[in-house]
Amino acid sequence: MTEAQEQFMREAAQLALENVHSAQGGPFGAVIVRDGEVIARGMNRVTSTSDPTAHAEVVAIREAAHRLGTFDLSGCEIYTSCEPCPMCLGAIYWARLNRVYYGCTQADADAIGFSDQFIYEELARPQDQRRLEMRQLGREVSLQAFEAWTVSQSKVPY
Ligand SMILES: Nc1ccnc(=O)[nH]1
Repeated sequence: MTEAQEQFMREAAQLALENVHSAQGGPFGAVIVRDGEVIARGMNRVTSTSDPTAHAEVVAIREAAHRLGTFDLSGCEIYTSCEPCPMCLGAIYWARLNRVYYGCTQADADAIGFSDQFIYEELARPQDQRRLEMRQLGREVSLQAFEAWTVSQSKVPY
């Protein structure tokens, strides 16, 4: 770890701590860095914005993408105070961030009641053995959008 990397992680951890003190959401903070510069910050805002997806990492990704005016964050790295949950990890892949640095682990989060680990365990099970019931229906009608996309001349691929 370089001094700069440690500083970015300290900043993510500080955001997490501040968030607890200001009672704006859960104890999670994240910063997104490009070329050695912080371009976005995020704190968990789930409770204060009534948004179950407002995890620190997602908040930071939205801010970074908005600031850079692109959905493609390749060339950026995220420092997060806790190992990302599956939703955030998915968002990190979709955003094409180059690297993740994390402070606390999934197990640390689990120990204080944040059930990321449970979701990871669910994902590792076959679909029919998960707690969340999923049923397929309406494939034909849903495929119409895929067919339209395939031939679209005006789409923006990503
Ligand atoms: N890693 C995280 C877990 C839960 N909430 C967050 O904002 N971040």
